[in-house]
Amino acid sequence: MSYVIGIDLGTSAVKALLLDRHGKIVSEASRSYPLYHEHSGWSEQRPEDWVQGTLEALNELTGKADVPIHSIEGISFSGQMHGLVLLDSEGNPLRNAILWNDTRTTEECREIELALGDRLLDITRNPALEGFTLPKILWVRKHEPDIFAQAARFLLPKDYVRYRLTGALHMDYSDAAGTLLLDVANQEWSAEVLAAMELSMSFCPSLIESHGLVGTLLPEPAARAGLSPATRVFAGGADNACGAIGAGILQEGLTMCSIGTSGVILAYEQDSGSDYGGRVHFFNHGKSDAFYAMGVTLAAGYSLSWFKNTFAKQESFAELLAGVEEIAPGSRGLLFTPYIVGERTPHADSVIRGSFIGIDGSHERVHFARAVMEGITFSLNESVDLFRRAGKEIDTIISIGGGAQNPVWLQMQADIFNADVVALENEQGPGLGAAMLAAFGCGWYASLKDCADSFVKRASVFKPQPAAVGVYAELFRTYQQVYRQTRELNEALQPYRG
Ligand SMILES: Nc1ncnc2c1ncn2[C@@H]1O[C@H](COP(=O)(O)OP(=O)(O)O)[C@@H](O)[C@H]1O
Ligand SMILES: O=C(CO)[C@@H](O)[C@H](O)COP(=O)(O)O
Repeated sequence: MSYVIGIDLGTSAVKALLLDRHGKIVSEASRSYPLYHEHSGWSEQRPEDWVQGTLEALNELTGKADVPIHSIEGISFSGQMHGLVLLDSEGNPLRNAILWNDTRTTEECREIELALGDRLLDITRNPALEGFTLPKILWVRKHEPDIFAQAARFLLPKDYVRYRLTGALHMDYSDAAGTLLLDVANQEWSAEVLAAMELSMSFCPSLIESHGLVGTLLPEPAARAGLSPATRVFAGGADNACGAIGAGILQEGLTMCSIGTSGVILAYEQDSGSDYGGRVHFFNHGKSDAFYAMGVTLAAGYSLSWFKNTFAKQESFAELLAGVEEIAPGSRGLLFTPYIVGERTPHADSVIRGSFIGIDGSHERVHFARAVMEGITFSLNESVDLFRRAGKEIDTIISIGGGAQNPVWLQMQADIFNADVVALENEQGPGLGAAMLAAFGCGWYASLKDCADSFVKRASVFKPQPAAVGVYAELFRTYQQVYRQTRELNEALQPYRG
């Protein structure tokens, strides 16, 4: 039997999956790492933590699996998007990585808009948002000129890990699309955007397809990972592109919901023709010559993790959420908005913060826990609503990510989205998608679609329950008012955030 490995470099942890030729998961391992929030709105990680975490997870994975190392033919990556890793001319990181959920760059976004006007959306298909990579590059240039003077090239998180494992510098189209430097339709670095921002082409790594071969493993990381140095390494993709591959979102009409640290509603696009006017992100898929549109909730799983870490640190998610299924939809009048690090879709806003509205003396912790789950799902429903208003038919949604581990949340998604929600046998869509890119790259299948037919395994379907759908449809309208009604209050509170 032969095997492939998919590595998902998430925000909370790196997760590694070993799959056999039939798409059966043989072994899993993960390592978590910290997030650093030095100031309100800042979010950083240490690139070295990713590398060490990946090597440790791989070592555990291969140790547990007990398969001949030469039978592991390929490895590929899925990675948290947009994070800036700045390298010096020797390939060493110059500072911590600035992550996708860091919102310090509002001023730089305005500068980009001023310099490029409508051309930005024409070329990159996306507006200037704090989370994207280009504003982070401009922030370092302005605020840390000594560091920027040493910067020879930039990478995204999984590209850095892959570089350390192989010595080869690359970026795939699906992740490059999230930098705001790519001409998305033509799949090339935009000379026009680079010139307007006074950045040189040599600052950007060479581009490659997600299933493209970048090389083999260097001897030292191979030994530490328990792998053969002959293992072939394929580029991989942005976590949402890989999540889409791992959920089988490979043709028009299919939609995905992912609740990881962020939350995402993603719809497949066969060509670059759709025009959402920048209201949702529009990126290259990990499948060649295909695209996807998506809305993003900045703090989806992160809101639940924040709630757990703040009020029930010692408990597991299962303990924290015990009993939520007994609480009726609406959490007895308690409403949560998950804007705890700002928001992206539909309100691109780094100032807004979260709220609990309607706290009553009868509320217990379990009502708060359910309200957090509902608020996150309402936020994702704003993206579902946006797609429906743009004419997309959404009747079935494949659900992945850590949040998909909880059946009550899956039923809640079906009731709030008013769509069938499909759970997969394993919720780790991005890792599975990365493994599929390796399987396709190794030539096991003629197409990613063929690979999906044997790797993507549906487990159960959650149908919308009419009574709950009705309650949630009413509550959703109230939820939508909270943003407008708390915007000004949050502006007044901003100076006290530190
Ligand atoms: N048992 C569970 N029930 C509900 N949600 C969970 C559970 N386990 C994890 N989560 C949620 O999943 C999130 C992590 O999802 P994951 O897909 O691993 O994220 P990432 O890829 O960003 O590291 C956590 O922040 C948490 O909110
Ligand atoms: O910023 C985005 C997408 O634009 C996020 O979706 C990141 O890609 C992080 O993903 P997770 O760690 O939540 O999977």
